[in-house]
Amino acid sequence: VGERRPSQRVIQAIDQFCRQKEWAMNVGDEKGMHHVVNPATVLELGTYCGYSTLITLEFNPHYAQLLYESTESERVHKPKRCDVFFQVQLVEEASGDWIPKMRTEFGVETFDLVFLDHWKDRYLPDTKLLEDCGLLRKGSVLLADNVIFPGTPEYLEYVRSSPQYESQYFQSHLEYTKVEDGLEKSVYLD
Ligand SMILES: O=C(NCCCOCn1ccc2cnccc21)c1cc(-c2ccc(F)cc2)cc(O)c1O
Ligand SMILES: [Mg+2]
Repeated sequence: VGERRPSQRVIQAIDQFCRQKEWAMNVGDEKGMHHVVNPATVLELGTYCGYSTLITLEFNPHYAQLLYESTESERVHKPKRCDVFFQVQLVEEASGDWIPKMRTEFGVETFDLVFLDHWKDRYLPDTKLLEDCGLLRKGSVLLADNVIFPGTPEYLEYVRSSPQYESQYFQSHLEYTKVEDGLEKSVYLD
């Protein structure tokens, strides 16, 4: 139905390669992010190859370079320690160091959506950091990959037991496999 946009064709090619040739830790074509309302300001923690990228943190320079090369947008300018594209702002730093600087460095008030897909033991401390820095508002959505495999037990316990969140699990499979995994969608109630 209709001609696929270039970015959709790239995603399709990545999925086909990862199914047929070599597995890779993209969120994948089954889990996807289609459950989430259409956000305006998005923070992604864990870029990898830029499969699901909007505004994203990646501290591995190799993966960051992959995104520079694969992003269709022109590089608008190169402020200190980050690159700004038309749609993508990429920060090559660790989440714990940069979340407290999001407001001053990017003028972000609050995030509509945070996609957590980085070190699994950073999901909880970074969520608490986002709260403490006032970067979440009533209705902000946290979407966490890999809550079953590799697993993020402390994070799951927190968002499912905290009165500050309304959480929902979307069962799926680990990308390109039959192993159970899924996305946890948690709405911040403030
Ligand atoms: O490990 C995974 N992702 C994270 C990468 C590093 O992220 C580091 N990183 C990226 C920004 C960033 C910012 N601050 C700190 C660390 C930061 C990851 C792993 C698996 C997986 C599946 C099967 C296995 F047998 C073993 C592992 C699947 C996934 O979907 C994943 O997402
Ligand atoms: Mg993942």
